[in-house]
Amino acid sequence: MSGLEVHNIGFRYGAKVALEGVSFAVEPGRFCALLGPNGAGKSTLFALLTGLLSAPEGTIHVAGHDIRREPTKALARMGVVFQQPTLDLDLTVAQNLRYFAALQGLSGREAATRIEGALDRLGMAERAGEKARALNGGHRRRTEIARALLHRPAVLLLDEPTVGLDAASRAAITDHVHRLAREDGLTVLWATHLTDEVDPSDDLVILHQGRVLRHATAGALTGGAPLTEVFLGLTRAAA
Ligand SMILES: Nc1ncnc2c1ncn2[C@@H]1O[C@H](COP(=O)(O)OP(=O)(O)OP(=O)(O)O)[C@@H](O)[C@H]1O
Repeated sequence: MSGLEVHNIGFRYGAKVALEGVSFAVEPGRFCALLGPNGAGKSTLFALLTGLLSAPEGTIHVAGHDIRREPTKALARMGVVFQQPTLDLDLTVAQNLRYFAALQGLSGREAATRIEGALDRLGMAERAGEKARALNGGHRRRTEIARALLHRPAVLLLDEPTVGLDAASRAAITDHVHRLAREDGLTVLWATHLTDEVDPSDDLVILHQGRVLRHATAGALTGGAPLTEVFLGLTRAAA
């Protein structure tokens, strides 16, 4: 499959089981919310998906590439937005992207075209010349998402990308990323503990105490009930 496939992943920190038998897949063009309370194992799963940790059990495929057997190919098809901001605040938006493009071996006209395209996609084209320091938190995050798209990944991973943002910025960013999945065919995995970031048509993986508690489209799981209530009910029942 050309999206993201996680099969039977397990991970322990010493005796502490962080993930056990975790399996799910996200198809191209789908937005999948990875929802879990603190300690559920989201950060550990992200570390495994991005190759920061290696799983002793199970397999991960990114755009058809096994992350253990073909790490370079797998990571080349992946864009990542980490929880902690990583922009150089003294550079402009465009300079931050140009630097990243150069790291990917892109320069000149090709880099400029991709930077323009990515900023445009995130509604940031008009801010290309502004220093990152002058941007609000939401626009900084959008810049990071644009940067993560420069090498044209098939799979985009975002680890709680809206932490610390106000409601309007959160809504704008979730909208933009939903559109990237829908219109550009990107495979999106969006880790969060905020249920209002999930649309009924999204795929939803609920992670709890290192296990997948539910995997379905959000609307099918809730049957129209508020997701917050369903989520709290499920995680309490399994506690
Ligand atoms: N270095 C470590 N050593 C021991 N246990 C750890 C370590 N890192 C995480 N854990 C434990 O593994 C489990 C999963 O942690 P993880 O950080 O992946 O969860 P999370 O869902 O990302 O939580 P949060 O949202 O708080 O980051 C938790 O019980 C946590 O206490």
